[in-house]
Amino acid sequence: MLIYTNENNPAALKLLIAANYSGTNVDKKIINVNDRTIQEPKHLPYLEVNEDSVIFVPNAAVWFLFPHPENVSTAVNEWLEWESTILAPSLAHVIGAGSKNEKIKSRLTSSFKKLNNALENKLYFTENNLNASDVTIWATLYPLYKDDVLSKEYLADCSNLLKWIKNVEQSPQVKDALNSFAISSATGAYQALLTGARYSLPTAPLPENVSNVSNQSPQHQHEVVTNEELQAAVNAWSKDVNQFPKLKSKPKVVLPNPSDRNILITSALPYVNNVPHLGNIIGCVLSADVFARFCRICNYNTLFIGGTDEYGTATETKALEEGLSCQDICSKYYAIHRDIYEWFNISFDYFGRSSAPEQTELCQDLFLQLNNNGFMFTESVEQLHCEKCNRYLADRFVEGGCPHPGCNYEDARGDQCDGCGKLVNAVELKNPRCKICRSTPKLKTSQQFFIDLPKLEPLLLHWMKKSAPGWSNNAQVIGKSWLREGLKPRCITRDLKWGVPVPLNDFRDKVFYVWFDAPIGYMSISKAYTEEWEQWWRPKPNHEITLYQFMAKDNVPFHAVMFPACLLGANRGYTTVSHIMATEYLNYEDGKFSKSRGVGVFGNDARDTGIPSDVWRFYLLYVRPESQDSSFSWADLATKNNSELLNNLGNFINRALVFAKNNFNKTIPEMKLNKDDFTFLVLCTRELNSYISCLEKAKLRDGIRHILSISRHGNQYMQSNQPWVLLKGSPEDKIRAGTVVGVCCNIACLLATLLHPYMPNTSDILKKQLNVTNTALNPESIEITQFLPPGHTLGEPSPLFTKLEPSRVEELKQKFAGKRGDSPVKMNGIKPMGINDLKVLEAEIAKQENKVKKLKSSRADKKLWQAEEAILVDLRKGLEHAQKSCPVNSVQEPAQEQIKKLEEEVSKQGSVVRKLKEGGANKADWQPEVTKLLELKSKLANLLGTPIVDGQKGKKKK
Ligand SMILES: Nc1ncnc2c1ncn2[C@@H]1O[C@H](COP(=O)(O)OC(=O)[C@@H](N)CCS)[C@@H](O)[C@H]1O
Repeated sequence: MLIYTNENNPAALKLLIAANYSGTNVDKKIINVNDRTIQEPKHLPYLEVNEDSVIFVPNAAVWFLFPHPENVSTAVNEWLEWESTILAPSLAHVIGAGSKNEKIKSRLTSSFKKLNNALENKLYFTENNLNASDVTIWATLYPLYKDDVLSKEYLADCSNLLKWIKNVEQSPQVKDALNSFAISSATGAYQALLTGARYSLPTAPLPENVSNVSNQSPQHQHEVVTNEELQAAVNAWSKDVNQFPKLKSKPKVVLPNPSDRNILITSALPYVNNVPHLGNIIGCVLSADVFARFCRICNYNTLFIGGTDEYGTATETKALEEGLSCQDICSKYYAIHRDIYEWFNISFDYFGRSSAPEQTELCQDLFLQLNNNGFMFTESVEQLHCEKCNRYLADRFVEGGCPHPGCNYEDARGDQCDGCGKLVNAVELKNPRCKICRSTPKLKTSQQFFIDLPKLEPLLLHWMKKSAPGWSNNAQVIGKSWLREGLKPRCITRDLKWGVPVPLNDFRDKVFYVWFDAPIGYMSISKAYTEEWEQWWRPKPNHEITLYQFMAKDNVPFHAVMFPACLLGANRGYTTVSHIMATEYLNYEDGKFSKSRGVGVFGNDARDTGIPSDVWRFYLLYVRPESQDSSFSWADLATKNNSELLNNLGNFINRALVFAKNNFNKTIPEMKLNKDDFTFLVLCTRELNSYISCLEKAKLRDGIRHILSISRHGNQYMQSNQPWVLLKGSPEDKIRAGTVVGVCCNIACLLATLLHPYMPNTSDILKKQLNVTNTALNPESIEITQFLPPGHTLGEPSPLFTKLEPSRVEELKQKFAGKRGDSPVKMNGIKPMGINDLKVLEAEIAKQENKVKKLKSSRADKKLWQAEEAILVDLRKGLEHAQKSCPVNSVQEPAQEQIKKLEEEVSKQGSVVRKLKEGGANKADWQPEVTKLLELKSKLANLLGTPIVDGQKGKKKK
């Protein structure tokens, strides 16, 4: 990493200290600010993380560098924000620029008081240990503290603060930073801070037609804007809003247009072996949705396709576990996935299934084409076969002794040994056992098809050179590394029953491997959407299609190598991917999400918390693992909701609209903008520019930060202009108040548009409050115009966000911590159906019935309702089957009574244990009672079909 800075700048000092604390190796490069030939960057210091990633805001860089726990408190963020908006600018103006402005000077003295009070009886600002807020504030104060005269003038009465400064100065990390980066004098240091903020920007004389009545806020004074930017803001503002492009309405079926930018978007197809977790959601569907929504508001001709990946052993395992057929499992989970994505507002144009008939047709067709073109061959492969089950055993259906020398682990899995952690080849297991029936499988050989990837390598290499520059960084690295290592033939068929059958004699009892068939799902789902699907996938010469595919890193090899190799080998002019947009992994708190162990928050859990889907969307996108793995944290979710959504974004919008309602009768007043107003518009235009440039590259995590920067500027603008004070002043002051409020409402309208991809419900609610409907973006001409002209009537304002109480979040955290661990209701890895599963199925059936009814009565296309009716039939069959396999149906007593009885027994046994423990009984006495309690709980959980909740973890903290 590299820090770019001008000399003597205390903001660079904080980065160096933060890097020392995190043990990160950073170099620094000193920029000569007098060298006018250097155009970029516009601010110093900044941190270059790598070739693609630069952090321009110093406190954001400290945050990035400083090692902090996931659940770091809101207070840290608040201090960082306060330091950058109040403390540093005041010091820069008063000491660096010698400002005599009394307002700023008194702000500075009250800042020192605030700091001193905050340190009363405390070693550090927010926690017991030094953190990012201490580093940031310390580096900014250090030049002042080092200057004897200034220190006496400003800090003489601040004993707590002085003690803290001395204490922090002693730390080796700070000493080391001071040794490597000299701060010469206080005046010089704060001038350097100011220069860094203004670097490379010429001072701006006023444009001729802008009123010079400047009410400039101190915050905006140090944000220098150029003459050209101001003039452009003036021109944009005076444009007729009717010239601005309107949002095009969506056709019934979206097909490519020669005159449009045709964007095809796919989201990876999640397996139906479980409910999707938050990682799956941000990794594919949500990321793709934000991009699709962005494309649509830019009026790009957009088709967004998704669905479920239904074949493969993941489905077979789940079917065995739940005692359902594969088809029933798929229908059950398809409906669950579909409903969760609906709740998350994922705007698929079509959400299909990879087990649809179109899939069989296209998969077999592509295979035959590749076979005809000479890219397939057969070879015999050894596999384990269980005669009792009459099936070849996929890796996850076999276990046995670890074959690795020295490891005597007896329960190694077919793919990996949990004893020594090494990868295992199933056929080498000692004493292998079938996991389903426990009998000993036999080794058998069978012929399988292989795709000849080495033969396709030159084609692929040529294609990748053209295509890869548009991929996310990790996709490029993974794709290229596969090619560098040289491609090997890959087996694409399996001796399984659940899958697309191989369409050749002697092979008809085999199916295609799930990773050969899954990406073909994108085409077959498009085909289920429209007969004209080839217009997207085999486009006419004058129809240019740009394909964006969203997924996480584990999916990259199949989208960067396998699938394109198949499409190129078929040689039929198929659309290949231009942009593989792969995320890293989202983790859960301190570990990984696990579908099989139920660790983490799943789509249905998110829905059940009562937290709105937009807040989930916002947070997942805020922590989107864009360049490295990131973590979901309950505490951070609350922090970001309360600080960014409630205090920043919501506060700005609500203040503006309520003010307009109370003082201007819900009407946009006449506006007479001065330089300060246009400066504010320039700052917002810069953010708008960066927002569009981030979203065009699907850098969704950065994009959301530009929205928040706009409202942050808005809050500062409002605060420094204080329209509530102006309203009580002269007639000119009243016009000024109207101008400020009118400008703020216009920025709220811009925010409504920019929020649409991220928080569609919030965007709709806000549009209603603003009384606007049709808002679009124009990436060709990025400017802020008067969307709401004087006289426009607004709607009724109301708060957009609510506070998330830390106690509620702690409750939720405890609740989901209780989900960890294997469910004890699994028997030999097979989980019987429980009452809750039946309830889920029944609810799905009711929903599906409704859907079919609606489709039929709306006279929808026959194909559409028939597909939905087929799902309904599968779901009903699934329920019938499930009712038979559910343990409550195999006992005499009515289920509810049996459950009630068991619940009473659990409760009684719980008090026995509690009393023994509270009475100070020996462990030997209470231990057997605890065992009894656990057995009872296990029985109950078995009956309900839910995982058992550990007594301690499941309890609320008092
Ligand atoms: N922890 C994770 N963070 C981000 N993204 C993740 C994480 N775990 C998985 N994923 C991505 O989710 C989707 C769906 O994954 P799933 O395992 O259900 O399905 C598949 O990988 C295949 N069926 C895809 C066939 S196209 C996926 O993009 C993961 O990369």
